[in-house]
Amino acid sequence: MHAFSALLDSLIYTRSRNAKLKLIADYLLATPDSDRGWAMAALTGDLDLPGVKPAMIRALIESRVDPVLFRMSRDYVGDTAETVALLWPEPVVPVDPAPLSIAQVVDGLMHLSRSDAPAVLAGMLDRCDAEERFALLKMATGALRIGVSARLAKTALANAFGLEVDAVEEVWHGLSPPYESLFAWGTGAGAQPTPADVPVFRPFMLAHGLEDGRVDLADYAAEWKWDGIRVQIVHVAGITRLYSRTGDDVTGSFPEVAAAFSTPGAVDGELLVRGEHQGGTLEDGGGAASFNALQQRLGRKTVSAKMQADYPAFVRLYDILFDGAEDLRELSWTDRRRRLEAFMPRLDPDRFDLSQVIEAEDFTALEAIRAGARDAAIEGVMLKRRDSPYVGGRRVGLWYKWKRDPLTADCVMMYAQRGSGRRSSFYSDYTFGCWTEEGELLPVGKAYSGITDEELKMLDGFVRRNTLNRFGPVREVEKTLVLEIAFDSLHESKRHKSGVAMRFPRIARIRTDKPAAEADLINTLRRMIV
Ligand SMILES: Nc1ncnc2c1ncn2[C@@H]1O[C@H](COP(=O)(O)OP(=O)(O)OP(=O)(O)O)[C@@H](O)[C@H]1O
Repeated sequence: MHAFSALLDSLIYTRSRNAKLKLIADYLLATPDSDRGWAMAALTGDLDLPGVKPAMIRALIESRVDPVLFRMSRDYVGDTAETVALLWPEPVVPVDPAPLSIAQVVDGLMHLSRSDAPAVLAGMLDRCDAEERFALLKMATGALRIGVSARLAKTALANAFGLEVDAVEEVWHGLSPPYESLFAWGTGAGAQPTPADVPVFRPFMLAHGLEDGRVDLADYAAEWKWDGIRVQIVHVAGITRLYSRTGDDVTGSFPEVAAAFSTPGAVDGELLVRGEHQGGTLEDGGGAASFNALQQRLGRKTVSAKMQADYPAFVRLYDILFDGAEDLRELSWTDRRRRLEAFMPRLDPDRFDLSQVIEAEDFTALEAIRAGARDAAIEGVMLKRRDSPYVGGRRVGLWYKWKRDPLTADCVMMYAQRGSGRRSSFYSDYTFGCWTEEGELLPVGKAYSGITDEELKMLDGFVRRNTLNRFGPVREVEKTLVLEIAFDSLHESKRHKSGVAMRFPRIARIRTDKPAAEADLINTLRRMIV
């Protein structure tokens, strides 16, 4: 636990992405199995510890810490794990001096029962110093929340062993902690693990903005850019899984979609909600509601039958990665499209339709079609290189997105402050930032409007749970939440370190589906300066 707790401590005080990558990679190289596997599970949020309930933590606190002192300190510190770690008294009776391994801690946490939980946890805490106590309690109370995304931890692992991060990502979901076969592959002691019988996630192919102008439609196919959420649906060995943009398993949120997909293969598309009132102007079935309707379905672990009936989900497919066990990713877009069209009749038409290719004579004609699109679920146009294979990540020149309203940016929340009037009890004013090329986050603006009361409560909760520091009325938060900000125009600014200032910024969307590391670069914003 000692090395792991030192790692967490360093990560908390490290801003730069590269420095974080190095810290984690060095730790993984210096730590033996199975501790490094458990550490990876903790860092990626994949440490599933069913045994630890909040009531157990409460009983633990009551057993050794003065509850009044705890409450006062917690209000000040803002984090349960940190508060208990600080207030935990020295053991009265000498304890086993042998250091605890992470594997021992995980084993202890995995098998807690209601009655013995306080004693077992206290026994472990007595063998820890303050830093180790913090790490142990962070693991026990859920997510670490130390500003490290799952993607960053996997990238560090890939760097440590000279692997491709997408190759790590690909096998990751088929493996479970402590990932012995993954480390064996990394150290050369074993072959690359195969995800043959597991419906694993494959990294999504992503797009660049169409910055300067035009492409030749002889080389690029045009499709509508639907305003839904990206999903990958995989069916293997009788199991169907839905994965989100970040590779999270969201099958539980859309059970009707998973139930309707029982053909072996893996497809890529946009999840939408059927809408009878909005849209529906397109020949290809139209009828998708705006993003607001979809929002009702997001972030739920399970959904009621009423939810499914009121907001029926369906997926508009635009790519195919596997047909059965046949990997199609090396094929060109044109060939994959043909395979996708051949795959469609095997699917339930209530739940799946094919995203139409827009037929336009040339780019000027496409511009006119795009300008005329009225469907509530259309956000712009995608341009896809016809001869390109399906490659995970964002590669220049293969896919472009050409949004209708280009004046939005994905930013990361950095600071929050209480509002005024009706909002004075909520953290409702947010300062957000974008990345420099060196991986530093610099503030680019401040916004407090554009969200519903429900979203305000959610953001307020996020701020309270993820406070890193307090400066008077301002709270600095973990840099993990992406906010899509809309603004009227962008100007050069000498007052801001980022060099840019937004006019009338407002929150367009809370992007829980996007990792903070993928928020926009300041250089991207600079191109929008008027
Ligand atoms: N026909 C389509 N083909 C590909 N992607 C589409 C299509 N329709 C909608 N999309 C969405 O557009 C996104 C393409 O942009 P990008 O790859 O940059 O992802 P992103 O960062 O999530 O984008 P954005 O925030 O602009 O939606 C996809 O992730 C997908 O969710």
